[in-house]
Amino acid sequence: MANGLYVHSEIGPLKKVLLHRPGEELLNLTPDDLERLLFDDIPFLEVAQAEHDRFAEILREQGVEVLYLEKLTAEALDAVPGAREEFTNQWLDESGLKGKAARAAVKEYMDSIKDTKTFVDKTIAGLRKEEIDLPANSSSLLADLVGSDQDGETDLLIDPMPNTYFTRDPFAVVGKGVNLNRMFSVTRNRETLYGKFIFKYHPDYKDAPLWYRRDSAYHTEGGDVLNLNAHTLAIGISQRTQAGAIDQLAQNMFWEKGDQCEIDTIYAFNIPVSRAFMHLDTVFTQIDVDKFTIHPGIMGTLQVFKLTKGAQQGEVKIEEMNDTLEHVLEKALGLDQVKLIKCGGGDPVAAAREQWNDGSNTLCVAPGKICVYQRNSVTNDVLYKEGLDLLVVPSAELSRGRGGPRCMSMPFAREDL
Ligand SMILES: NC(=[NH2+])NCCC[C@H](N)C(=O)O
Repeated sequence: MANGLYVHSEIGPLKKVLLHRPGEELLNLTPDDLERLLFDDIPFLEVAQAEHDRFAEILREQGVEVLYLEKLTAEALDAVPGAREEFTNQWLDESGLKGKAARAAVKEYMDSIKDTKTFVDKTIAGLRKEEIDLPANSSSLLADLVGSDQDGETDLLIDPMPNTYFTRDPFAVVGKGVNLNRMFSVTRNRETLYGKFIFKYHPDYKDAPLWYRRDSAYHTEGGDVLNLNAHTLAIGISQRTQAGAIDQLAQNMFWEKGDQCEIDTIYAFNIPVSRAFMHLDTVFTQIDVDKFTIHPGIMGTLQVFKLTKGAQQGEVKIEEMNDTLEHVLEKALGLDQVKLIKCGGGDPVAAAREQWNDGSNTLCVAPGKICVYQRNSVTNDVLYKEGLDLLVVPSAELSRGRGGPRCMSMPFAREDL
């Protein structure tokens, strides 16, 4: 575990996990910006933080070491001279700020924050116009004179990153390396900067090989990546992950970085493009050696492609295997039978309601032991009767961002099974 990363499954006993405690970014969310920022409602921050603290505490009670994205980023930026300056410049490049004068004023403001963790929190929180003394109209640039109001009236100079507590998506640990993603939306793509700097400069993680890079041509997100075993991945072709990203990933994993990467087989699941199905992990998650929770909408024949390493240098073999989810998972895991447990039991109304609040998005801390959202009582009852050990996370406010316990966590280390 040279670089501290080690993930070969979805269910091996969880040892180390990365979270982000929701912060002031949620106080910069306004109704007008919700859709653009991929959020569905305005959470009550204090309660969201209390729920999140309970989530972290539940994990610690299970012996899991809890890491925080904001803390690791601050440590990475403090570890190497010039790293914070490099980060600030790139954050400004990607901030959507218009005009040189505004950029200089924001840079000065950000540089004046002494404590690096406070600085990192601020980069996530976003910036209101009232916080910065913008120079009076002395500039000779039209962009400075018009500012960002050309995109419509807004009180924000720089958007917040409200989805940062979904640490699952900007990057994904696979084996001993990382897919550093290029994300689907401009707004969330800014979240991948934190991973970039952690895996470049953090003393414990800087040697991690990257299986994917944030400057790649296609977008992909961690919610679409499931580690089935040490050499097999499942990836969704979804709203968030393009087929081209999976081609690129296969090239990198099988060939470019083949000497470091253990993955030799990728199953690509083509799932419908919709918000309820946004990532593969909103459709199914593994909860035990042979059990998965699923969205009932995914039953029936699915289009699935199996990618394996070919014989010639650079060759990737692709086999189309249209079959049911059950059969594909049995083949991929080498099991006679897997059990799919439907969100909402057999009740279509409960299924739709609880799926919306991530009823099939669970975080497995050991085989058969899973974190679930408290509010999904119908699904939780079914899981309980199936013999699962449930760790129940309060979820009135956290669920408003459309992500569950799996979305809110990025495992850094799991024990082998
Ligand atoms: N892995 C996941 N399912 N993540 C859910 C992310 C939700 C977030 N609001 C988004 O739209 O991006």
